[in-house]
Amino acid sequence: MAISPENEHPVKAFGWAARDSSGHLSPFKFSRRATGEKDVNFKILYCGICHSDLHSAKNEWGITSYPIVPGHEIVGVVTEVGSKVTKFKVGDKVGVGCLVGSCHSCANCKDDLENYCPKMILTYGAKYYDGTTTYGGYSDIMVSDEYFVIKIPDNLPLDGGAPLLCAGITVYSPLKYYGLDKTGMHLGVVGLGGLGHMAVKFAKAMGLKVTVISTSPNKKKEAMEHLGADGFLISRNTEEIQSAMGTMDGIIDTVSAVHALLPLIGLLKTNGKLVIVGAPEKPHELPAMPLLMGRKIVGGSCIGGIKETQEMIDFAAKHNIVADIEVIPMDYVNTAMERLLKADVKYRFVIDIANSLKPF
Ligand SMILES: NC(=O)c1ccc[n+]([C@@H]2O[C@H](COP(=O)([O-])OP(=O)(O)OC[C@H]3O[C@@H](n4cnc5c(N)ncnc54)[C@H](O)[C@@H]3O)[C@@H](O)[C@H]2O)c1
Ligand SMILES: [Zn+2]
Repeated sequence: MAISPENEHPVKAFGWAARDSSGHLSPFKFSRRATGEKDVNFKILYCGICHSDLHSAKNEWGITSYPIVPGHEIVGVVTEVGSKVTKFKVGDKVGVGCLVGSCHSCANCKDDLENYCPKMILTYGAKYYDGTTTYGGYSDIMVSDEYFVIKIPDNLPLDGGAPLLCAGITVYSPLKYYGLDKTGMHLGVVGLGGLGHMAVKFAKAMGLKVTVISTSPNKKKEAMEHLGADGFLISRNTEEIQSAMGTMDGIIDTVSAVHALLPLIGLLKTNGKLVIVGAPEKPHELPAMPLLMGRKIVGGSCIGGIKETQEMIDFAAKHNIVADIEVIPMDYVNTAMERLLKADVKYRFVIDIANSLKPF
C-alpha cells in the first residue's frame, strides 16, 4: 500500500490542497523531510497566488496529480539549517520560487538555466529525488536545498516581494535575454495581471517606454497614473491598434487564455520580438506571413534560473519594485481563485499564511 502523504516524512506539515479538477482547495495534512545537511527549513509567512496555481489545481494542462498543494511564490524566515549550509542562517528572510531541484550537470544547469534542465523539479506536484511528492507554499513550513533558496534583501517587504519569485522573474528574464532592456526601447505588455503589472514595473525601471495592451478599458487610468505606463491600447479597438502599428521593439504577452497574435505581430517594428510567457491550455494560431514581412520573432520564456532570480530580487530591492497586492487569509483562497479567473484582482493575491493558516 502507498504511504500516505502524512507519513511519507518525519516532519508534520499542514496546508491546503486541491483533490480533483474542480480545483477546490481544502485543509490537508502531509509531511516534509527532516532538514538534510544542505537543506534550509523555513516558516512560511506569505505565498502569492499565480495563475499557474489555478491552471494546476484544475488540471488545465493535463499533468496534475492529486492531491496538490499549490504555491510557488513563497517567502518566510529560516528556522533551521543543515550542517553543510553556507548561504543561510536561522532568522534570515528567504524565498523559494518555482524550482526545488535540477540535475546540476547538464548544459543548461552549467549555464545557470536550471529552469530549462530536463530534470528540473517543480516546487509542487512533482517527484523529488527520493520519489516523494513536492508540495508548495499554501502550507506552514518549507524545506529546500539551499541552492534553490533566494535571499530576500532587508528593505524588500515580504508580502509584496513574494510575487517576484514567479511573476517577477518570469518577466525580468525575457526582458534581459531578448535584449528588451535598453533605455528608450518601446515595449508592449499584453494582459495587465500578476505578470503583466510586474513587466510594466521592471521595464519602467530599465528606462523603457511601456504601452499596455488590454481588453479592459477600466484599467487605463491606473496603468498610466499608478503603474507609470506611457500608453494604453484597448485590444478590441482596431483604430487604436492601427495607430500603433510598427512602433514596438518587443512585446511581453502574459495572457492566460488563447487570443489573436496577428494584431500583436503588427504592432512590432521590423526585427521586433513577441515573447509569450502566458501558458493557455490550448495552442495559439500563428500567422506566418506577417512574421516574414519584417523578420519578426515569436519566442517563449519560462521563469528563470536561480542566479538570475537572485539578480532580479536584488534589482527589485534597489529600485523599490514590489507587486501590488491584495493580502488575503487562507480560507479566502477559493474565492480568490474565482476572482483571479475573472481578472478581478489588482494585481496579485498574496496569502497571509502565518496569521491565517490554522491547523485542524
Ligand atoms: N512562462 C512562465 O514561466 C510563467 C510563469 C508564471 C505564469 N505563467 C502563465 O502566465 C499567464 C498569466 O499569469 P498571471 O499569474 O499573470 O495571471 P493573471 O490572471 O494575473 O493575468 C492574466 C491576464 O490575462 C488577461 N486575459 C485573460 N484572458 C484573456 C483573453 N482572452 N484576452 C486578453 N486578455 C486576457 C487577464 O485580464 C489578466 O490581466 C498564466 O497562463 C500563467 O500560467 C507563465
Ligand atoms: Zn507562477
